[in-house]
Amino acid sequence: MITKYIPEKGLQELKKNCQIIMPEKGKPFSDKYILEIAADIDALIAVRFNVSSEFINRAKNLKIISVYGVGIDNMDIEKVSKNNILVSNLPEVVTEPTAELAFGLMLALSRRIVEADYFVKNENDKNWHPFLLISNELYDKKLGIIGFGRIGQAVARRALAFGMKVYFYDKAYSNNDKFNMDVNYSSFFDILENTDYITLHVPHVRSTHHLISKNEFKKMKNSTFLINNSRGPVVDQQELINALKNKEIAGAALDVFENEPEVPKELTEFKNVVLTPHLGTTTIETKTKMAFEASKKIIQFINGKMPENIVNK
Ligand SMILES: NC(=O)C1=CN([C@@H]2O[C@H](COP(=O)(O)OP(=O)(O)OC[C@H]3O[C@@H](n4cnc5c(N)ncnc54)[C@H](O)[C@@H]3O)[C@@H](O)[C@H]2O)C=CC1
Ligand SMILES: O=C(O)C(=O)COP(=O)(O)O
Repeated sequence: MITKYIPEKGLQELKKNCQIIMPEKGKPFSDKYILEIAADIDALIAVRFNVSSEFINRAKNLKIISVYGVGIDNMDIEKVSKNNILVSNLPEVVTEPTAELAFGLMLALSRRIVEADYFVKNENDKNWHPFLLISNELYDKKLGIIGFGRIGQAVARRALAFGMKVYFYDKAYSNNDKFNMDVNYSSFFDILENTDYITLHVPHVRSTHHLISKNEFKKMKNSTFLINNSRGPVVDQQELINALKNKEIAGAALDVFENEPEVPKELTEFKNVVLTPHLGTTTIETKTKMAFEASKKIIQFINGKMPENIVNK
């Protein structure tokens, strides 16, 4: 079963190997229906799907979950593993589009592109003056990257091309680690206190839940912009709203939220906040590649091979 409609172009090989249950475009399966047929499923492509305990209890024939993305925070991996279900993800294909969107969000925020678009389309008085929609440059500014894995490093490459100074913090690295680009290892607190833009690229796990909360906002400069396209709960959303209200930071750009797809109304009312609805990988190129790659793991499994990118070997 494929829990949501994904590009069929990427499913051609899979179709030759098994019977596919996938909703039609624009007609999603209900959660109730997915639970009803759980017992009949041998393999699952989990597309933004909450793999609940109830689902796992019912899915007695399920052998592999191929996650249509890199994040595996939508399941209890221990429970899934105890049921002898393999889980694979897509670490490579999502990297560049997600970094691209993070960078786009940072640019939109700093140069006020969304406000400027609104201005041109809606304001009657379009008289220009030197301070009209005055904004901030990325050039020569300090970017702090928290989580320097695949996506964090892809953001760094873009930032260096824009003339930014890049600082990163990642619990897996120290000062001694060398990278093939001009980046500086920093402590978490140095990044909070000294950078102009902070972008988050950690997974959502216990240690990153509300990584950015009240104390962290207090440490940031009031000219700092925050970008998050990792996972919503990495930022304490209510404390972000408070920090924006108290002008403790200059603005935020978010692709992810604490209770997706819900977004608190307050967050939508700030001019210095840019919001997108979890679109990191939503390009036609990547969504098609993701369909192909997610299918590949299942085909490998059917052919008796250990699929690539298993996260619970
Ligand atoms: N908005 C979107 O559409 C998308 C969001 N994502 C999110 O981005 C996340 C990152 O993806 P990748 O870069 O591929 O993962 P990755 O595993 O390559 O990098 C994550 C890095 O975070 C570091 N890290 C983990 N816990 C930490 C902590 N407590 N403090 C500091 N560093 C910590 C790890 O050491 C690792 O280097 C995914 O887990 C997913 O949640 C991924 C793709 C699309
Ligand atoms: O790869 C991830 O973790 C993502 O968030 C992107 O996946 P999706 O947009 O849910 O298909």
